[in-house]
Amino acid sequence: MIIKAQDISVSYTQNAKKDNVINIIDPVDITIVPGKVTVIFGRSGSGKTTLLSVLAGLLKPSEGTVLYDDIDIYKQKDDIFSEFRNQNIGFIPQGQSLISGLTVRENILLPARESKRSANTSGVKAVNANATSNENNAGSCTKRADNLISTLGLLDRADYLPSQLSGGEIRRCAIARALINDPSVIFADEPTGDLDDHNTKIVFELLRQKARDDAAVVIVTHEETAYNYADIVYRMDAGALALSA
Ligand SMILES: Nc1ncnc2c1ncn2[C@@H]1O[C@H](COP(=O)(O)OP(=O)(O)OP(=O)(O)O)[C@@H](O)[C@H]1O
Repeated sequence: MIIKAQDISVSYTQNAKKDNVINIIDPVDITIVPGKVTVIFGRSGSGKTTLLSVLAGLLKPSEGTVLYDDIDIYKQKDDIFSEFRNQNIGFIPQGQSLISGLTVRENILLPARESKRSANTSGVKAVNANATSNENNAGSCTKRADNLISTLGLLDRADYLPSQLSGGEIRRCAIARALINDPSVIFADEPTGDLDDHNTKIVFELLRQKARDDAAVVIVTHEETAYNYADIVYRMDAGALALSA
């Protein structure tokens, strides 16, 4: 699946009179392709999370379009797009996003359980060859969960609640949860923010492997070692995006 964002901009009004408009993202064009790791570097506050949210269908841009293949995601009905997102997009958010009453394993399996079995509920979904109901049967989900738990070093934490985890363990659990449905598109917002060097390497290698398996992977990060895993590098500065050498 190819993602094309065209002329997207995001701005907010800061007071009731709506005369104080703050531009967060300048008009930006970006194309995300399968099989590649795209890394976006940028300082804090430069607009990386905002851009990622727009690309992932979580934040409607003020202007511009986001196409998944030929489909404008912001013209899809909410319920249809959210089912598509659950099956096809893995989003690793910044910060704590786990459900407090569920164990590590239960959190990881949640998107798989929520995923509906029908492969044809949405017109958007039909464009994605990866979205087949068979792939999401209970057996393959359990196997994927086991693999992710093992790869991400969570074997002895699988039955813990989020309150019993370190920041790095919470982060690795969120990464496993984002990957449980074997998404064809992965957005990672500072995925190694809470991790030591050893786990940073594991996570970047896992995301690199997902691109080898033909996923489109987008990482926003401050972590300079991400260069080693990138095919395409952008820099974001005060809302402006530029390709980096
Ligand atoms: N809802 C909002 N209303 C007004 N300003 C906002 C809103 N959301 C984000 N911003 C502003 O947009 C700017 C960019 O935020 P964003 O989270 O995209 O930055 P970032 O590059 O991801 O930063 P960091 O690396 O610290 O996560 C920030 O200055 C932030 O204050």
